[in-house]
Amino acid sequence: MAAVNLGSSGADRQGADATGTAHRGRKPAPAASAPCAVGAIVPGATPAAQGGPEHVTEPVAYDAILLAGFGGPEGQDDVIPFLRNVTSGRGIPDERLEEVAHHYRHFGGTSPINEQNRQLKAALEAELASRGIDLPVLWGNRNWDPYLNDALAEANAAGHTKLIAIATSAYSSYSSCRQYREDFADALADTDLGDVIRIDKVRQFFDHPGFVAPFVEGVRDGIVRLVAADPALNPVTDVEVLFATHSIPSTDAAKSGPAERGFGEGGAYAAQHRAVAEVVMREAGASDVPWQLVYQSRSGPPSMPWLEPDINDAIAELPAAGRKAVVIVPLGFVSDHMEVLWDLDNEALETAGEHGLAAVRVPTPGTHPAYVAGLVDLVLERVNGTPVAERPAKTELGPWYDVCRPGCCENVRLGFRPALAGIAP
Ligand SMILES: CC1=C(CCC(=O)O)c2cc3nc(cc4[nH]c(cc5[nH]c(cc1n2)c(C)c5CCC(=O)O)c(CCC(=O)O)c4C)C(CCC(=O)O)=C3C
Ligand SMILES: [Fe+2]
Repeated sequence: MAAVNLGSSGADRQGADATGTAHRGRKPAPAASAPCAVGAIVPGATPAAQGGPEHVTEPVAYDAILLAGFGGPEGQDDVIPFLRNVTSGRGIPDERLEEVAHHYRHFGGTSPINEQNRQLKAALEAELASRGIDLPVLWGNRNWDPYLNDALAEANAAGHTKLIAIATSAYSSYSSCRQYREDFADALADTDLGDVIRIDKVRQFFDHPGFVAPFVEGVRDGIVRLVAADPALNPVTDVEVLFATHSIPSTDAAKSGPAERGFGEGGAYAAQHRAVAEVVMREAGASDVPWQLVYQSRSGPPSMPWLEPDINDAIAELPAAGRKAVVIVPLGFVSDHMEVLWDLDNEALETAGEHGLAAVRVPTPGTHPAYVAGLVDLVLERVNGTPVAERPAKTELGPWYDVCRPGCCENVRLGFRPALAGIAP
């Protein structure tokens, strides 16, 4: 998280897992020099993925939804083992992990993220039931209990063989897309279910109306709240909307979408955020209010370029531009988890105060009814094989791919791991 340098040297990465962690559900990444299985058939992948359509428009009789979360600790004793899982393969010593642990320790060692996913699971189940759709929701995390392995064991015990995954992550990048797909492949290998269970994944949903709607409400409401508190504020000259997302290494950003589409600075990752932010401002009736895309939660060595500007630096510059108030929009996040609570509600709001700015933080989608309904719609478009032209997308960039493109969201730092729901490799 913010300002914590967790970078490891290349030498660290060559060894498997220097922390010696006995983690479940994940395997250390192989060294970057591992042979790349170009064109290989990946067990458990959609048969169609091997040939390569961008969208799957044949109906598929999925028998369960796999809700794939990040996972988080739920007590002080979980914190370091959780952080070892997250940083597995990067050889980071426990003393350095303790720096990040500080954020979790502050909240009693518990991240709210698991409870938020329990609530999302319940909300999805209620939405499915209200539409008469008989699809169980299995929940598994990448980094904490219940792990993806547990969810697959549960699927197998119930006789489910065709899973459609929803990852709790809306945009394209290694951390928000491919890492989930690699962990699906790992979990099938770990559980020996690669020949039995197939896992497909819904498209990245950054521009799906269900994901966008809560932010539109939030921005509209945020400006109203600021003006209510200070009626002299003129939103067009005095307020700035900061759309905040997770910073990622610039090398990851450059690889976040198909290279041939030329997304410009920050790759598909930044382009998706910029496009959604524009839609949000327009739909909130705030197109004439100034806004910018900013980044948070950077880690890694200072020598490694990550996407900028940092939200705190951006806030510090606002008074000189004549701004008196700021609306902070966690556009890159689906729930109010630790990165939102600590890096925005704790740090960014404090920075705003230090610079004499009034500030509000907009909610994340969480279990907003539009978001929950949107996720069910994303599953149904795969169940029904909905034609691409009928799939909702609020930006020109989407509807994003059902089947990730070759090399999409590749990680050039941590080495190759096989991934599902994409064209190999
Ligand atoms: C793009 C992105 C998302 C959004 C998409 C998505 O939601 O998936 C996200 C979400 C999250 N990240 C989270 C936590 C952490 N992320 C870390 C590290 C990193 N994240 C990265 C990127 C992202 N992360 C990157 C590039 C790294 C460096 C590692 C590397 O080099 O690849 C570390 C290690 C310490 C550190 O490095 O700061 C922790 C503890 C939590 C859980 C919060 C909770 O517990 O409530 C959540 C939801
Ligand atoms: Fe992260």
